[in-house]
Amino acid sequence: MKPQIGVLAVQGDVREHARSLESLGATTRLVRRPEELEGLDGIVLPGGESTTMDKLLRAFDLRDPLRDRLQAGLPAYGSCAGMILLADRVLDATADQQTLGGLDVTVRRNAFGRQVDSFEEDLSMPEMLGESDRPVRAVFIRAPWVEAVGPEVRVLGTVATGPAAGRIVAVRQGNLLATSFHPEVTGDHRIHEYFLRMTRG
Ligand SMILES: NC(=O)CC[C@H](N)C(=O)O
Repeated sequence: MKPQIGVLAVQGDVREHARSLESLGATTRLVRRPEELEGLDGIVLPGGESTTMDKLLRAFDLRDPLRDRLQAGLPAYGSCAGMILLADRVLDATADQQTLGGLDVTVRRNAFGRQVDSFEEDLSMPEMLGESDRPVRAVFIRAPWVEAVGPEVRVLGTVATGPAAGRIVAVRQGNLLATSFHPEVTGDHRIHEYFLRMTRG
């Protein structure tokens, strides 16, 4: 059976994720209401603006049901703002900003600084993609990085060069996967493919 994957659709680059998942054979459902969480095999939390997404999650009464599903083990992949939503701790958050949590990491919002609002870099991610695979072209757009990880978190990607060298930009803990970057904009579906494998257990 085709996996049924939700894409949180309150704000952000929803369509690109849905397209990527569908190109890999998944069925997608845009999620705006609590009922739409029923029967999903996994959910993608897209990039966008984490403060806005947090407000809308609460306004749509979706925050608590989604958090409950994540705690019950629903596999989730958060990209950029989605990574922030999954993080237990956020630096440079707005005063009333909340997250769904579950991922035992501290992320810093807009971490790469104003001069480099957006940039791209090749990341090799051997643990995720295999030793011999070509690197992932990672697109960062006002991206967070992961500043600290708990003992259960596996680091899957770090920046290789430049002032941010060594910064953590991809992590996994159990059923939760998060990247600082946006694989949905490059036409490279390997991160989504990895997530679909996670949803199959
Ligand atoms: N591309 C993105 O998702 C940017 C994230 C945004 N800077 C935030 O804090 O939510």
